[in-house]
Amino acid sequence: MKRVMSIATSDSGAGAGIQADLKAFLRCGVYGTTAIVAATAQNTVEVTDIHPFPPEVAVRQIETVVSDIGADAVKTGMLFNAGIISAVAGTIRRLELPNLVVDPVMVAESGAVLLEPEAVGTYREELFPLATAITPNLNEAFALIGEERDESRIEDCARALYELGPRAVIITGGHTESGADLLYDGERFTRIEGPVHAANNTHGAGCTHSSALASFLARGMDLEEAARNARRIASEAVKYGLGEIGKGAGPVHALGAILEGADL
Ligand SMILES: Nc1ncnc2c1ncn2[C@@H]1O[C@H](COP(=O)(O)OP(=O)(O)OP(=O)(O)O)[C@@H](O)[C@H]1O
Ligand SMILES: Cc1ncc(CO)c(N)n1
Repeated sequence: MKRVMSIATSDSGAGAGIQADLKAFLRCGVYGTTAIVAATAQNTVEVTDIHPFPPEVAVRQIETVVSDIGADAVKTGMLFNAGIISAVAGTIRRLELPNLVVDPVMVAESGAVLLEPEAVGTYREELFPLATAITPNLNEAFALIGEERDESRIEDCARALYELGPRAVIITGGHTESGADLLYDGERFTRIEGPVHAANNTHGAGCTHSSALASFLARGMDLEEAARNARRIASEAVKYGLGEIGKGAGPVHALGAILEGADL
């Protein structure tokens, strides 16, 4: 079984973050491990607290897991501040971890700020150059290049992000008109189309997508095939989203399709 590590933050409501990543790993047939860099007090409505751990806490978890279990791919999610991003980037580089997917989480579905604004430069300078793919949503993509969101300029935005050094950019489509993800590998643009479901219960869609992408890279797919399957898994998780859980945007349900019809 392939091994995929999530370096990210706990969502106490378990719709997004580390908890969503583990569910996605299970759905994608890989063994998931975790390095928890911060804890949020969060539900489907709001984030009431964020407690970042000292950067060494992330480093020790990564080292300890990799020295025994290893990793065929890594995804990063919410890293919150410059010190954590820098320590994580240094450790990934030192341990030469393969197939890095960077999901530059900045804002929660509920509107809470999940990245200190001054940490954007650390993402751009230290983590993006190591990435096989970065997976911002449309808002994050423009924020990362310091521009106003303008969907008609999405290709220029992807090009500008590519110039920062990742091997590919995938701007996810949950907040676009078409619902398509856009993949740019430095040579061509590929629109990753698929079904668009009623968008009520999407808490954790981005986390599910980036975890699935890392899983499929670990399983040996090329980037385009992995991106197509990651969109399929995320969209399926939105389709089965759990509106009855919490009063806000319901958590996605990555295992919904395969549990349908299960007798216990
Ligand atoms: N309503 C939907 N129907 C189908 N697929 C969707 C829908 N919303 C999002 N997705 C898919 O889920 C993935 C994540 O997309 P999105 O752009 O919503 O990320 P995000 O904003 O980072 O997510 P999050 O809600 O976790 O912050 C993408 O592959 C996207 O195409
Ligand atoms: C911990 C965490 N990571 C990511 C997101 C983005 O959805 C969130 N809301 N919370």
